[in-house]
Amino acid sequence: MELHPFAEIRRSLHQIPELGFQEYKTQAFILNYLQSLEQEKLEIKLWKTGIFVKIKGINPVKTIGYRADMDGLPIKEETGLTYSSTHEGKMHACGHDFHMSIALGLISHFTANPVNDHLLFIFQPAEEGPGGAEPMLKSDIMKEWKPDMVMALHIAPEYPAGTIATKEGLLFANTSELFIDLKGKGGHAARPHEANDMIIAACMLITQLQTVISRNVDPLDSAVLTIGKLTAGTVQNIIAETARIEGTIRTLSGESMVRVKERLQSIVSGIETGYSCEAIIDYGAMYHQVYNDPALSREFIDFAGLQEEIEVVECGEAMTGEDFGYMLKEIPGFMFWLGVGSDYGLHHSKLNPDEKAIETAISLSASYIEHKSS
Ligand SMILES: CC(=O)N[C@@H](CCC[C@H](N)C(=O)O)C(=O)O
Repeated sequence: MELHPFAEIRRSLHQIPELGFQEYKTQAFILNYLQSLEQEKLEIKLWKTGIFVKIKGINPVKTIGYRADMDGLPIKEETGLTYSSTHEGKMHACGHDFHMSIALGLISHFTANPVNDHLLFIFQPAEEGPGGAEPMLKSDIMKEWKPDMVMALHIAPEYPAGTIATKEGLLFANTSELFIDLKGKGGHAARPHEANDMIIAACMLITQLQTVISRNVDPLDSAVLTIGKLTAGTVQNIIAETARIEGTIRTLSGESMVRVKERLQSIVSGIETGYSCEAIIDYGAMYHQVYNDPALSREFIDFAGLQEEIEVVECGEAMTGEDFGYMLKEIPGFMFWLGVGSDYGLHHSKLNPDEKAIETAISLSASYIEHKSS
């Protein structure tokens, strides 16, 4: 069977994953593709490693925005696919290759079939961190081209291709990165009484942090605290002088985020006293919750429900984060999950999304945009 042209584009993008604000090859690839299209209605502006693409409407009364994120993750791909990542240790393991190829499919469709309204496609870097949406939103280009509504999708391995899922209101959590540096006193492995071992302090701290969600957050107000990385020490017979803990906090409410951080601060202070060490907490990037405009998301759910061969699920909230939340804070719009049925989930080295979903997403989004712009 012949490969869908935007699945082919997805495979090319899949081979060149780049981390946040390093999406140079990705940006060049997209620009190169855009140059192959009819230019008459297109206006293109670069922002760092991102791209704004405006398609001028025939009889515009508003601008409809569509956002696709661009960055990959620091994961060594293990899918064994012929079109696996060529960038060692990096992978499109969160579907941003899908998101970009779907956006290109829409741009290709609308350059050939322009609608009344202006369309603004936003290729946004650094979604995984440190966050491109907020600074892009504040850019002069966005001020000039600010859309009246904005939409985006995210692949969902847990639903089969042909399914979309979303809800009115809160969809994704508030997030905050978490970095804690511990400094104690190193020493000889045989003389622990002269040292302050930061491996022990880090292990105690991580264990105590597990009580924050279970004991300090209202169980009806979901929250997550995940430690994804721990680094400490140099060699097996030296007591570790430093340790670094890296994680992320997710909460559905803003109040719980404040509460989690307060408890975390007290626990870290206790570790400093108990293990005679210094601790520095850095909250890195924080993302605003993804809150779907109730009226627009309802309209989209009802619209999608009328499309043949699309299964619509009205889902619950997820503890994922998305800096698209910043765009939705200022511009009415919504995000939806796109089913891609993979046995392995997001952020897994064997994630293998079903490319059939690319066609589903292009056709659904194109029909919806045509409907909104008629
Ligand atoms: C959709 C998705 O997976 N997004 C990421 C966003 C990460 C934000 C930040 N780096 C953090 O870890 O808090 C996610 O992990 O949910």
